[in-house]
Amino acid sequence: MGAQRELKQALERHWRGELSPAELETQGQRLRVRHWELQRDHGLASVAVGDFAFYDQVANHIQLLGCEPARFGFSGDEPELARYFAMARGVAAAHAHDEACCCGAASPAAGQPALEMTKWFDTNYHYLVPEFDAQTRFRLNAGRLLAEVAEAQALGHEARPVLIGPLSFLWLGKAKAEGLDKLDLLDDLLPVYRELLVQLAAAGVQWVQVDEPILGLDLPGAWALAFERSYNALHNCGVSLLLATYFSPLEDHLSLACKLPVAGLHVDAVRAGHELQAVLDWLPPQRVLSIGIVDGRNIWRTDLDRAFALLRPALARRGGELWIAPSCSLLHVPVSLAHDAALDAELRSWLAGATEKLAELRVIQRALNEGETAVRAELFAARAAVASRAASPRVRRPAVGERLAQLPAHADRRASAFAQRQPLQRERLRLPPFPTTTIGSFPQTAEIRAARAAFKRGQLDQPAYEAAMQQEIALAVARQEALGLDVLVHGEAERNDMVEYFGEQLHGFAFTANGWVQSYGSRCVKPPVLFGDVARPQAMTVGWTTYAQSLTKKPMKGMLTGPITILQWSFVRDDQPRADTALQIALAMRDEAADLEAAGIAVIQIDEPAIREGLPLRRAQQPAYLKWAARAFRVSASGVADATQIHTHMCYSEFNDILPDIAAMDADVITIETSRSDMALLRGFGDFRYPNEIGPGVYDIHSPRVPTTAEMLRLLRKAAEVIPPEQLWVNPDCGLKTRGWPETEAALRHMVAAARELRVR
Ligand SMILES: CN1c2c(nc(N)[nH]c2=O)NC[C@@H]1CNc1ccc(C(=O)N[C@@H](CCC(=O)N[C@@H](CCC(=O)N[C@@H](CCC(=O)O)C(=O)O)C(=O)O)C(=O)O)cc1
Ligand SMILES: N[C@@H](CCS)C(=O)O
Ligand SMILES: [Zn+2]
Repeated sequence: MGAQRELKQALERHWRGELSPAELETQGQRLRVRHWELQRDHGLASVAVGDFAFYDQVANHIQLLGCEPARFGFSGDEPELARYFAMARGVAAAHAHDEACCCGAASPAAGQPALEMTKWFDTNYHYLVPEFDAQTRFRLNAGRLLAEVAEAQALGHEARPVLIGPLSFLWLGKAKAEGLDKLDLLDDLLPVYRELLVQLAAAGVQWVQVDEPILGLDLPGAWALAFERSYNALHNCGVSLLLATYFSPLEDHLSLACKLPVAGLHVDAVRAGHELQAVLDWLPPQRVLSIGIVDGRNIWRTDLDRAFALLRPALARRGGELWIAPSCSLLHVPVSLAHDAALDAELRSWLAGATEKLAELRVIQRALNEGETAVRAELFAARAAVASRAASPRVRRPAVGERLAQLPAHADRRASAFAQRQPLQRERLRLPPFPTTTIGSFPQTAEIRAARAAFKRGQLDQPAYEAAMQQEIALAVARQEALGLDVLVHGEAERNDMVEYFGEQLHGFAFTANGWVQSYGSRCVKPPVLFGDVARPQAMTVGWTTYAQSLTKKPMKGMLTGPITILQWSFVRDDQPRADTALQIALAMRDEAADLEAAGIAVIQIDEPAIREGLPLRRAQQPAYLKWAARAFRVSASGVADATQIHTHMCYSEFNDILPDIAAMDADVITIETSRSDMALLRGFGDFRYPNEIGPGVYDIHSPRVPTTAEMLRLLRKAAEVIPPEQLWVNPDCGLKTRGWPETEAALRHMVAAARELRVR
């Protein structure tokens, strides 16, 4: 994105028609040049090329491999960038082709929704999902990649193109045709990769990095078997292949990964350091071993002594030949934290953004090659920082530990079972059948963000800022009243983000001024830094929620973010188990829920959209995670009386494989993203006989398109086939913060009409 989110600004200006395609390309080139310089200046032997994307690297591969889905109807004459954004963002049905329009006049893609987005492994980054059907054919379209290689070479860099490997690419895509086995496409795909490698060799490239992160998953046998065949086919193309794995241990794929006919293997020694010995045993001596020693997923400064303890024996085993690298792409950490204005000097000294991680690699390299005296000052600073963090009184709050130690065994249980709670809640809330609600956020308008930016800059004082936010809340309440929704929300205007907002108010968290990380496309998040024991100094949401409740007689839903989502979307301390940290957050949120209840709030939603994302990639580790994650949620939700209704909300994931664990969370109501799968997800809930109430999302909030009442009614009736109607709620898929008010109001009007129609029927 760039240190100042330059790419975000450029993209959004381009989409508004304020920046031409050529100007956007220039901005992209500026960023690549800067990031390559950064790599060279920190002594990296080669620079990564092809990891720059205007939206997403998987989407780049869709064009590179010539498999744009036929449904977009591209003729091929449209500019490549216009096709790219059409796939990434979808194309409105009634598209106004003004002068700034860059989608190609009579676009055949009109009315096409964007490619689906889904989470990249266990990260908070979303990639665009390739679509495959029986007609899918691949064709090399390497112009952009080759141009970037030439660009890097012209600047004197050793260019190392980074590709997503053929098997991971197929695995990450979606079969759109019934019965299609994606693996059947491999034979058509491999020659395209081969041709690409030959062209890269001709361009003077020596090393190509081929990422196969799926080697860290439990793969069906046929997929594992396909690796040997694939890499035999990619062998001898004139380049050396570095097969890169990350995020997860190789386990049963370890010997396979070590014997594939490639020139080198990269392993993630942060997530799978325990496997290094086995890799050293298995990897033939003529292969290069690249050890991912610096954590690409977190922002803690590397404990260099721990790194040396791993690297020195490995170096000896490899006869002095070793590559060192970050564990994975640095996409998941901020560009730099070294000068972040919101962090104090002590905290900054504990952290490493992407730039600082490159510097760490350099120090490790020199210490190993030249001896520790060559980098004495750097090692002294690094050791002092690690020691200061370990000993810091800021990290520990004895009262938090004591409270956890004394937590009663029943703290994760509501007083009564759902069957007893439900009538009490019905009596209290008196809602109609098929109650309507929304997920929490309403449009974060430019005015809201500008007011907050002015407040943060000190140009707007606290009373004026609070008055501005109250005005937004009042507007949201009035609009919901007018629409006739049953359970209202305050709209989250005062929140910069559903996680950062809580991180800013809890002890144990620090927040950054500029620690942005890409979430998808141009959208970014600023994950808070969870460095110490978590405690809640005071109520965080009660003032805003009670203000909103004072404006209406309808129930106002309190809105909290759950412990697992806060954990998952923060940079989390690595000096204690994540389960313990989750429980600390859960206690803080439990207190907040109790305060909301004491203030008269009858419905409280505790969002857990990231619960599935936190699932370990290896099946063997999943049950333990699900157990502590569900317990942490229940601890946050179980401090309230039976008559208080607890909602939770989940989105961005497939949930069918964790349904029993979702049920074990025991929320009274779950609202869940389902519209994009045409309610297919609900079948699992029905088959499983999910015991509590459910609000399946009836429209996709990712698009400005306003669905009709009939469309939503159809989805609801489909839902009612599998879920008992008396258990059903009516709501959108997720929050509405990225939408504008006009489409939000129109869609909700149709949604309320659909619920009313259903009641009549
Ligand atoms: C539900 N989602 C979330 C995920 N992770 C989170 N941590 N939070 C989430 O909500 N993961 C899964 C999904 C991902 N979805 C989204 C959706 C939308 C965004 C998004 O819109 N991000 C914003 C940044 C949000 C934010 O922090 N806003 C701040 C700062 C705003 C800002 O940039 N201000 C400008 C000045 C503006 C002005 O002067 O007018 C500045 O500082 O320069 C705020 O509101 O105060 C984005 O813009 O990318 C993310 C994930
Ligand atoms: N309450 C949040 C949930 C997003 S997953 C929102 O509505 O934005
Ligand atoms: Zn959501």
